[in-house]
Amino acid sequence: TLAFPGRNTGMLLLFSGHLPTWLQGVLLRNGPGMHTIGDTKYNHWFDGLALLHSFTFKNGEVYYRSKYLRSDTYNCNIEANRIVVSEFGTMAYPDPCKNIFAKAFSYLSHTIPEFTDNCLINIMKSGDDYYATSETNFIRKIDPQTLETLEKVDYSKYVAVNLATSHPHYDSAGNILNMGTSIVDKGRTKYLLFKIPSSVPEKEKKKSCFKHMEVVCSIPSRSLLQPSYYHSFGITENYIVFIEQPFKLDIVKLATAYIRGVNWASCLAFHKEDKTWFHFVDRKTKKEVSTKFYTDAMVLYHHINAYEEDGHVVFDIIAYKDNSLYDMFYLKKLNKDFEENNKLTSIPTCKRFVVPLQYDKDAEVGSNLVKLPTSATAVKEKDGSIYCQPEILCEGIELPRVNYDYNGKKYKYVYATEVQWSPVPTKIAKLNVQTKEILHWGEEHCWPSEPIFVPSPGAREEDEGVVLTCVVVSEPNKAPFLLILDAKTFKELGRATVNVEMHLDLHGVFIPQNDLEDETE
Ligand SMILES: CC1=C(/C=C/C(C)=C/C=C/C(C)=C/C=C/C=C(C)/C=C/C=C(C)/C=C/C=C(\C)C=O)C(C)(C)CCC1
Ligand SMILES: [Fe+2]
Repeated sequence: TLAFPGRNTGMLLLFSGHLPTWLQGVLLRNGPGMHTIGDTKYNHWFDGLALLHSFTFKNGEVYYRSKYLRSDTYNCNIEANRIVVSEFGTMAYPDPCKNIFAKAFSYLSHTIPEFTDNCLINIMKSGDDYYATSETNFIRKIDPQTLETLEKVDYSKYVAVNLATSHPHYDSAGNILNMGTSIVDKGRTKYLLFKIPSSVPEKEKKKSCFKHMEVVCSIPSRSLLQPSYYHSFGITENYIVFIEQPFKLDIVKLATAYIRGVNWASCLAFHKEDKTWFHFVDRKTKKEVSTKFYTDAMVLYHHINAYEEDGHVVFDIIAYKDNSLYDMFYLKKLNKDFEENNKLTSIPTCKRFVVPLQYDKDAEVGSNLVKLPTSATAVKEKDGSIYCQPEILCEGIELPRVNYDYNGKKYKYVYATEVQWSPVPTKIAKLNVQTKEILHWGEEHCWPSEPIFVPSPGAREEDEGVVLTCVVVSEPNKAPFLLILDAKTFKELGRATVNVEMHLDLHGVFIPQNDLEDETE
């Protein structure tokens, strides 16, 4: 853990190149950092204890800091000097930290298990506050400047979710829209869309935004005992886009995992013979569109963006033909020869679906209802359902980001990491989804993280700004760095060298200086 008592900024970095003067604020990122505790080791990379790190841009200088999230899980594990709290890919026995993790791990006894608060995936903004997030019902407030861990929030106290995504959306007023799954209400397994307001009414100022959380809409799971797993969802001006994929959690298996001595990940299976269902919720009426839209079986984690055009909903995602991505990150497979021996059997593919929500109800069975210039199709079937096939935009990109001012709107650019068949990010890319042109940045032995776009003040064009990526260097004795690219040309503006070890992370946010509370040094 890197922290510098007395200084609120962190470690000053050596910068080479040109640092735009307007770039002021904090790049805050999250990811798994610690995988061994005492003599015990997690099974999976996504299980590791959350490690936050940040780059602070201030008055022409760049500072770095990193700190483990002091979750209850972290504290219990460190106190016991071994893994005592279960994660998705690692079941822990027994659980002696009775004060916090005391409940029985059994759904059959109708007990809601107390999940981990090891929030290692992403960062969420709620009003003026920031939270580390994962996929359980817990999120952890953090101080974005000192990286200190603050309160724990339990979503399930306010809405009936046991799992929630770590990729919420924000509306134009800054309210959070997120989705979660309710799996313990027997016979009523459902997906909930919920809203967290960005502020509370003046007379209730002492209450938190979470007390004002509300369920916007619920979508019943097609299978009561096998809800789909999902990692993100899409949003347009008028609709929520939710994909019910045949990558499903088996509730009976989950309920017995603890006594069977297996991890929760083994209760997740890809059903390649099933369909993938698309759901659209009207944000105004809060009702689901009744037409059944589907495509072939697939696995996806990341939605890129979605928008409406001439009565269609267009949405872009990164999809796989199977679930080999999760398996690839088991630590026993990430050994020294992993680049050669640990291969994906399906490459991440950027797909565009074009779904006609307003279509001619008298159209003939077998006709393609898509009226936009695209190779994506939506064919009417005898029973009234509509079978959709995508247009392929490109292959080999993951961890996609867009200029969030264009989220839900017709857009041009995706920034993402490039991967081939192994879990190594070799480059970052800027894809023009309208022309399919791609710009790349890459250097030998460099593993760049999810690229984040930061608009320049008063930007008029979608790609006016910079792209930030943290680069881990695989060659010994070479330092990692933060890279700043000009978003338009994808050419390097400069880099800040980090003379300490830096971890490969998952997701993050850029917080402009104006959104940060004044620092007291
Ligand atoms: C990172 C790199 C890459 C790409 C990475 C990708 C696509 C990462 C996707 C990450 C995901 C989907 C993470 C999900 C984590 C889920 C967690 C931690 C869930 C926890 C749930 C718990 C503990 C509870 C469960 C309880 C249940 C289910 C009981 O009912 C590449 C491939 C681009 C390049 C290398 C770097
Ligand atoms: Fe993600």
